[in-house]
Amino acid sequence: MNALPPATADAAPVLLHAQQLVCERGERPLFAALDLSLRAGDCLWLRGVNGSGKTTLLRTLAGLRAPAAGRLQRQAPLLYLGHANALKDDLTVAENLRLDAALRGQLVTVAALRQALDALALGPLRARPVRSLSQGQRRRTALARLGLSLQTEAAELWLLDEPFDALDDAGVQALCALMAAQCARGGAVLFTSHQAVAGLRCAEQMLKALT
Ligand SMILES: Nc1ncnc2c1ncn2[C@@H]1O[C@H](COP(=O)(O)OP(=O)(O)OP(=O)(O)O)[C@@H](O)[C@H]1O
Repeated sequence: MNALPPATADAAPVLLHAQQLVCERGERPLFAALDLSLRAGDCLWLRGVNGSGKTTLLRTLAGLRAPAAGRLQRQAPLLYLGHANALKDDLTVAENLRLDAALRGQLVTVAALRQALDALALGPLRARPVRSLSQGQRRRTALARLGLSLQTEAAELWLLDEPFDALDDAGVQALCALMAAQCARGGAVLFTSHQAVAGLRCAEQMLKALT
């Protein structure tokens, strides 16, 4: 009953498995008996009206909130990006990335850092303190962690809450490419977005990567 679904020859291994998950806010149930599996290579777009519980679900799956009931198993290292960018204002773009990697136990080479910065066109901003950046530039800095994650040995599980917020077209394109690369290397992505255009562009990129 509680076992992970099997990894068979034609099914990729399960990285996240939620069974009969119940989440509440106050006295109000947001969802009950939710079953969800993410396998290596999966990219899942979670949509819903304001207040429907997307953030609560992601925070629960990330282990930041305890579910009222149910069972949760993660079989891969986790990278969670919430609404807030969680950056240190007084550190530079590059220092923020180095600090984040260090906290996650990742050794970052100069080349790896450059690659992660370049993926989001952050090279010219690398020495700027985050406090001096625009909202979109801050979002890009937070998302540059994904580029570093792609260089870790074990593919990770990405839980991304409204990652397209504040991004321009080029930023959307860059993020879609990172997500496609993540799935191609055997990781998995679950993201929320109210932006239909960004979500569809992401789906298009995934299909391109498959063909
Ligand atoms: N601290 C809290 N205490 C009580 N209720 C809360 C709290 N935080 C959120 N809620 C309620 O829980 C519900 C789900 O909120 P959540 O942030 O998960 O929704 P969401 O789908 O991510 O919304 P949005 O699309 O607006 O970001 C909402 O009705 C919200 O008002």
